Amino acid sequence: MNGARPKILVGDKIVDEALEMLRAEADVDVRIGIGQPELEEIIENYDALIVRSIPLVTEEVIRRGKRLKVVGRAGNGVDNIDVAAATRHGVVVVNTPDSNSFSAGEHTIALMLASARNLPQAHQTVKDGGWGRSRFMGNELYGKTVGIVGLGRIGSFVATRLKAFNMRVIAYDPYIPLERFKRFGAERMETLNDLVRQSDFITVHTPKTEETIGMIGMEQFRIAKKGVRVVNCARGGIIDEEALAWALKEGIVASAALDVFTKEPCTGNPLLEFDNVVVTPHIGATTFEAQHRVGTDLANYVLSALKGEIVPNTVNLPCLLGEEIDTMRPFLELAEYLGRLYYQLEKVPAERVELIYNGEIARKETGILTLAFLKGLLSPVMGDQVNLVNASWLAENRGIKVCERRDEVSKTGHVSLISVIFTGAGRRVEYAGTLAWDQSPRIVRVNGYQLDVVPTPYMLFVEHIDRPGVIGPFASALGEADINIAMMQVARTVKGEVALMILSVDSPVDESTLRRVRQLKGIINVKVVFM
Ligand SMILES: NC(=O)C1=CN([C@@H]2O[C@H](COP(=O)(O)OP(=O)(O)OC[C@H]3O[C@@H](n4cnc5c(N)ncnc54)[C@H](O)[C@@H]3O)[C@@H](O)[C@H]2O)C=CC1
Ligand SMILES: O=C(O)CCC(=O)C(=O)O
Repeated sequence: MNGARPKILVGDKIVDEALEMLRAEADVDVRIGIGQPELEEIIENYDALIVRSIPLVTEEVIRRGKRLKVVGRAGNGVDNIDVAAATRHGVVVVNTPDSNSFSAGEHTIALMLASARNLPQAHQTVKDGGWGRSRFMGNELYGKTVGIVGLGRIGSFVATRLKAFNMRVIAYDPYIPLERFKRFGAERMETLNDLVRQSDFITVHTPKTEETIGMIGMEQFRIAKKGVRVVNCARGGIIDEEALAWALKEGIVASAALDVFTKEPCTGNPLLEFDNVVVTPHIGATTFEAQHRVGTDLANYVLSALKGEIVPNTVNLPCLLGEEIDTMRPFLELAEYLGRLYYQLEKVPAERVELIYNGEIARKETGILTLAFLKGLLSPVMGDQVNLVNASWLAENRGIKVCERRDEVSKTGHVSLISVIFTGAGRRVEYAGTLAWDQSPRIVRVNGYQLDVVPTPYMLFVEHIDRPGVIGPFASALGEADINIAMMQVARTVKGEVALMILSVDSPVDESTLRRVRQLKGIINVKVVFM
């Protein structure tokens, strides 16, 4: 954050405690319900933006947010955020998917019961002075079959609660292992239509994606049991609204309970005309408990992300849990160092990069290390526009093919070793690094040379003839220029041929000293490396 207090725009209601946490470290402007044009106009002044399901964080907002580093979603669904655009612009997107699942799950069950027992209609009748009990004949959940589409956080929460109602729980989620179905007492359905055919109740709990938009549509209502009851507490449009209206008219659907709509607020939505449609204004997560968790968790994530730290629940980075972040931190540093070496030592564009994770590190989430490596690789040529979020996209854009290989068996005796092989313009270059006993990064191989070098801010990589009288004059020339050598290592592959000397110096080496040392006898080349 370069010492200055960051500026954060909060575009929707979050709890006061979260605002206080943000204000302790940043200047915060709260604009609840900010409109799209105003957001686009003022976003250039902010380092972070916090939203709920509105406003829309479009590519235009991200493009105009010249200093925007973080978009925080106080909640789970990020369908109002153009995550791909954020990734291209290096903007971190964080959310709090675990913080409101209980509330959304409980609201799903409340909706299911409310619509099965006509609660809102009965309530209104009594309030209006009426009674008329026979109009409110409903259905029990007991003994019925519920079809859960999407067995993630909320779907699984709903599954276990509905088991307690003595329901048969069937679920469709092609992206999770059978073991998860068993854990939550759900029968796995091979196809969505198998689930639809058997369900007395259908509840959807998927994210809104190309694949899930309209996934409960005409085809499904045509094969559904007559009298099926449907619930959508996930995202508007997963149950196709037009098809639902048709199925309600046809009497196929006995009732629908909806917390979410294709367009929100849902004023004028034809589904509101149906007496047997129970609606709430997207309040699945609107509980004191969920909002407290969502707000305070998000405040922590946004502040950490602004400091450049890796936080859990970064939508556009590989997922790391809290404790994994600590284990991975020194490896992230190492991977970035290995990347930084390449364009400072070589003037050949890398066309292909292969990262080999060997030993214990091969068991970890190495995707994030590859991103750190790419950030290091591109930073010397692209500056600070590169970060973990956009590094992969930028590398791909520059035509660099990146592959990863993992081998849990250590081949070199190192507990963990990261090796990188670069190929480009017919050349092959290889570096490797590890962590020392104190978890500090070490570069242990540069092409064929075996070393044990601590990366430091100013380094010189010097190839020279392996014979007496070469190193001494080099060190003296630096001394005469008042440049202190903090560390020096020499490695060779064949006696009397070429050797590599690596020096850490305490201050940058000026151009005239560089010219001088490059001309010394026996020196082949001198490359400056900034870590
Ligand atoms: N109404 C509200 O206020 C709230 C709504 N939500 C919404 O609830 C939904 C579920 O949230 P979580 O359970 O936390 O998400 P999650 O990511 O934990 O679970 C989603 C599940 O859907 C599955 N899935 C994805 N595509 C699928 C497909 N084509 N067919 C079947 N399954 C598929 C995934 O494999 C995953 O297991 C999201 O849309 C989220 O935005 C979440 C919180 C509050
Ligand atoms: O309370 C909100 O902002 C909406 C919650 C929600 O839909 C989500 O977290 O996905």
